[in-house]
Amino acid sequence: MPSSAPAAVLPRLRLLLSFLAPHRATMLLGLVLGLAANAAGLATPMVTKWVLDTLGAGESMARPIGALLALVVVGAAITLWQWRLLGTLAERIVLDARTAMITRYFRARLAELQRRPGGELVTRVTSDAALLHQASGSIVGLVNSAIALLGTLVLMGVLDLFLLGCTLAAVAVVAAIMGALLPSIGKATTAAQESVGRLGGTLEGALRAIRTVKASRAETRLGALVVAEARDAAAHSVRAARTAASVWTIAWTGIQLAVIVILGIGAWRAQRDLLEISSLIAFLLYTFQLMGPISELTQNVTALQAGIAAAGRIREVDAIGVEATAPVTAPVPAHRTAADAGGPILALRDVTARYGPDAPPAVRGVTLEIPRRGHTAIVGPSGAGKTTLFSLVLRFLEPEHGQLLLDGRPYDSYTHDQVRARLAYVEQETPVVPGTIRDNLRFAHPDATDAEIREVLRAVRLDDKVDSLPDGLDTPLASTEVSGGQRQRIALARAMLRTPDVLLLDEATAQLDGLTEAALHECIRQRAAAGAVVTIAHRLSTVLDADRIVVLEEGRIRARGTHAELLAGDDLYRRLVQALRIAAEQDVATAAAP
Ligand SMILES: Nc1ncnc2c1ncn2[C@@H]1O[C@H](COP(=O)(O)OP(=O)(O)OP(=O)(O)O)[C@@H](O)[C@H]1O
Repeated sequence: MPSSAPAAVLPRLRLLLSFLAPHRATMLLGLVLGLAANAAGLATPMVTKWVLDTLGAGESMARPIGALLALVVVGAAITLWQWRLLGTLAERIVLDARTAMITRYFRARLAELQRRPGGELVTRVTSDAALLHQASGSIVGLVNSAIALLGTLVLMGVLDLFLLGCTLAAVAVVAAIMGALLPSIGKATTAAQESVGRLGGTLEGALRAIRTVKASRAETRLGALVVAEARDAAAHSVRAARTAASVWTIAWTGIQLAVIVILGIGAWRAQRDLLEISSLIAFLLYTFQLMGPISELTQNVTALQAGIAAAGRIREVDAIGVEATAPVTAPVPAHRTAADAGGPILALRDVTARYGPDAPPAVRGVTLEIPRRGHTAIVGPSGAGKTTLFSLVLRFLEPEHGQLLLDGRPYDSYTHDQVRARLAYVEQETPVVPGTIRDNLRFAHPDATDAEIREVLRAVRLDDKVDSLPDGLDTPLASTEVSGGQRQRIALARAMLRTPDVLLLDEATAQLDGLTEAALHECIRQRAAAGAVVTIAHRLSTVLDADRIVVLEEGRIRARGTHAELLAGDDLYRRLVQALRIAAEQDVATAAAP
């Protein structure tokens, strides 16, 4: 937990100021308006005294009353302007922070993003950013209220120095108590925000796995875990609220006691003609007014502390590494050259990669060429490195050693975007993206026409299903409404919508319905005739379909060849095929069961 020692406050305050700096001109205007409103407020008791004095002297009260009314109107107009200005500014600051975080999340390197719980990243954008709202106004408020406090005290001094001395003593006591209590509010607020972040992380993970949670009858257990984080946040917030209540009570009571003392001393001085009654009344009005700047100071310091903690959490997002947007070496021309066209579309040269500096290599010394046409299947036991190979090709992971080449040119000479533009990827657990069926299909190619969409829907045999929906392609798609097989067919259709150079297909391990399996094979065959298809194969039919098969084991390529060659020459492959065959037979038996 960040310390709230005064030494640590300054750099963290600077962190908060970094969000406000781009808007310093607006903040300055807000400050000037606040000062003008303060001046109007400060003048009111003095004009009240003027009214009382004219009353005593038997003069007309029209001018002082007119001045009082003018002060009220001008003060109100200025305050309205300031509130609107600072309110708009606060929302802009929140929006800026949110935009920066969202942009960073989407540009982040996959591994770095996946290392953090999704829900926690979400709370930084939602609740932490919202705390900047009050904090942005609090700096202006702090300066304003400090000046109002000073101005009030100066005018009190003009009226009666002796009474001012009494007031200062009361203010000093109140300030000392507040100074002792306020840091603990900051500490509690920071801790509460951290708990809310953890709550978001756990809750998001739990909701994502809700089927397993329910099937494991773990609702109560997991619910209690999430509620524990909520309780933790509440406990810290309650501590902050209780301390704030004490601060308020002390400030209020202190001022009220001061009023009584001042009333007593003032009356005693007035009796001895040391003070005019009108001055005593004006002084008392100022004493009541003191509550305004003092409570504003308290509120602003509290908001500032919450804002400082939030700014720290938001700035942590800057530490998430992003993918490079420019090629490491000289960029390549947009279109491949004739000389490039002959070789393999993809090549891996002695590639070794790992997920962390201390993790063992997930792939080791892999050298592999993917021809421009045909189907390459990758098989291997669980944990062999098949997904890692795809991650390298998709540039989710950078090799620690070795090189990947696209069209004979190193990956380093392309941007991430250029590489991915040449690939299509169907995930194993193909997720539905937010939006309608059309949005889902056009996800990789936003400019695809309806005619193209219809064609791929027909190819994956989803055309009848979509036609039967009242809103057709415009039907919003929630992941719960489509079966696993339908989801995979939507993903296939998305991949088939345009012709990428390489289709990467991580086949579902779950049993596929006949329709999906047929669509899958048709898609692979169709694409393999025109371009390269690489599958992580989990079914026998896919392996049998492949032109060449690569056997991975413990991150290394153990064997490669055709099905017949590998059956004859590789023991692990024989065992894998045997397992797939058993799985395939089970599928048939399940399908045949009544
Ligand atoms: N994000 C990650 N962070 C750390 N280690 C990982 C990560 N992903 C995979 N690994 C490790 O890398 C190795 C290769 O994993 P990979 O997912 O590539 O295997 P796979 O062949 O696709 O397995 P499966 O068939 O079970 O999906 C494994 O030892 C795995 O534990």
